[in-house]
Amino acid sequence: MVSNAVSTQSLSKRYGRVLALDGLDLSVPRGEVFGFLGPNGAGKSTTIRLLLGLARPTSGRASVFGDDARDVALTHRRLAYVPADVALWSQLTGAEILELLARTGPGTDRPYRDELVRRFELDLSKPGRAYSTGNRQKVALVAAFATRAPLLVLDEPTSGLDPLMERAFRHAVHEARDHGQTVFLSSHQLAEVEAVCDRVAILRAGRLVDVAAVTELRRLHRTEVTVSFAGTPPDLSRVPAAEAVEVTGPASLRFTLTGPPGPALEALAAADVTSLAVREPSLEEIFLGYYGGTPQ
Ligand SMILES: Nc1ncnc2c1ncn2[C@@H]1O[C@H](COP(=O)(O)OP(=O)(O)OP(=O)(O)O)[C@@H](O)[C@H]1O
Repeated sequence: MVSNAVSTQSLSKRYGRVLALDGLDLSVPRGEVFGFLGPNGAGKSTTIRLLLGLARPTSGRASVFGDDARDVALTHRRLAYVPADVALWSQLTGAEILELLARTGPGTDRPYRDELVRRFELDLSKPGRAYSTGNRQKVALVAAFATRAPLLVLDEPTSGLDPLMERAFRHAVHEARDHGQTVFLSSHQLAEVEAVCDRVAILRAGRLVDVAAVTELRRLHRTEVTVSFAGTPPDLSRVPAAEAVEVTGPASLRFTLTGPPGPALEALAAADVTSLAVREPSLEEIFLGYYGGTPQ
């Protein structure tokens, strides 16, 4: 059995003079919830189009469960896809659309679909044209999750959802993982990636910047430490891992810590520390560190 749900080898895609994707090497093992992050134009949608066989690589290869992504008749038996902009048949009602998708996709688990319709508070009696952006997205998500397909490819799936529905989405992703499904999730929503993903790839200008577990990404980055003390301030001058030491009050200071905390803790232990707060950076701060701008 092939162990990777998704893999790419030196995958590149050129549109005229634009190199949208430049030698991407990725492996997503079965059962993983994999986040795909990057600013606008980084190449996320291009990667997804190549995985779905909607575009052909300029060079390199993309595979789904070991099969070439270009062999769509084969690969689409085992995947379900939610595009960033969901288009629905305007004359059909939500119920008819779900039925149509169930008959043309890789199969559907009807009781689970009914459960998802309830959780996503979807009114199935409306015609497709009457659905808002968020509701169209919900129809597509319900249809995709209900397939129980081994691979779910979700392109910015919650951009139109309100916070309550984001919770329903996270719940469904956790269930998919418990079910052994693989989820490939492109997102701009860092909190969402942080909440559901095992690993994250960060893409910039068509190139992979980093792939790491969410916890590992944090560890590689700075931790912010805030200390309150009585009497003499702790001496951090001989602790190279403690940087940007900043006095924040008559009896408090703050610094950032990289690497193992041992030497900093020793320095703190030598002082009369009255309180200590350690804050890990959010994925958003890490993301900003990579891009030096606003996450999009
Ligand atoms: N059909 C196309 N023709 C020409 N250029 C394209 C085409 N599709 C994508 N590109 C270019 O390829 C690059 C990557 O685009 P892509 O849509 O993959 O980025 P993205 O990471 O999905 O961005 P976003 O977050 O905005 O959706 C961009 O420079 C884009 O302009």
